[in-house]
Amino acid sequence: MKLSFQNIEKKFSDLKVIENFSREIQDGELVALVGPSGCGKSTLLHIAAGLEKPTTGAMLADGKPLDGPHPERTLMFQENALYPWLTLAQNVALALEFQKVDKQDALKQAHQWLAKVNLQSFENYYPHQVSGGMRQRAALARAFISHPKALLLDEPFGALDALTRMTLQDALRELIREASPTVLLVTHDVDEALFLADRILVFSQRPATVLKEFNLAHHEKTHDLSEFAPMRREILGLLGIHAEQDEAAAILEEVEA
Ligand SMILES: Nc1ncnc2c1ncn2[C@@H]1O[C@H](COP(=O)(O)OP(=O)(O)OP(=O)(O)O)[C@@H](O)[C@H]1O
Repeated sequence: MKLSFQNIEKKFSDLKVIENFSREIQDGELVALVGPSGCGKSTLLHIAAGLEKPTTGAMLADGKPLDGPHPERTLMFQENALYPWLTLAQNVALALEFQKVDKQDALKQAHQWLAKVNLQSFENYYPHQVSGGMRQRAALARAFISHPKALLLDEPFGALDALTRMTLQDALRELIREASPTVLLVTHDVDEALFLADRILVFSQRPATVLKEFNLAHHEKTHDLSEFAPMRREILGLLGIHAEQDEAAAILEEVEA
């Protein structure tokens, strides 16, 4: 699905959050949005989801103006949004039941999707009985089960430790390879953006405008991102973080872990 943001401006009362944003996200492309906290990244996702309307400009999916939310554009949040009173399988199946798929059939498919994210044999566990990483795996299965044409991911792994985050990024990449949805990924983690994205848009402070765009399509990437070190440094610089500070923070994180 092609997503088109056309001259989008968004205001909440007097607060201007997005300023004249125009971009086309091509079918099957993964574009990461990074920028300072509160600049308006989530608002852009909400506009693409059809949850918010732009104040001016237009949001199109495959050339048609959006008419509210639709299951073909699925939003996934950082906080695991699983229902605590349902098992992992029931949570995943629910996405299909909302679309009127028969309950037994939905459960059968949920088991298959949980296996794809390495949660076979945890189908009947409740969310509180599994780790945060496993809950996000289940949330990924739930996001993919209805074969969305566009996935709108808002800091999906933001609450996880660095190692778990990397295994989830691998799982997400596998699912994307298989299903090829168009993906918009909001993340604070520059390495996550470098690892997953075909394109990275770096935003300014609010109102969000694009400071710079980085193209990474056609790179075969591993978690060893050393070849992207100059790009990483430039992105961090645009975000006002100097590499030395970032390294010091990483060392502190390791010491504290
Ligand atoms: N529905 C709303 N009503 C009023 N103000 C809102 C609404 N949604 C967002 N805002 C405001 O718009 C600004 C941008 O919020 P947004 O969540 O898009 O930022 P963000 O870049 O995603 O931030 P973060 O990285 O911290 O999640 C914030 O000041 C927020 O308070």
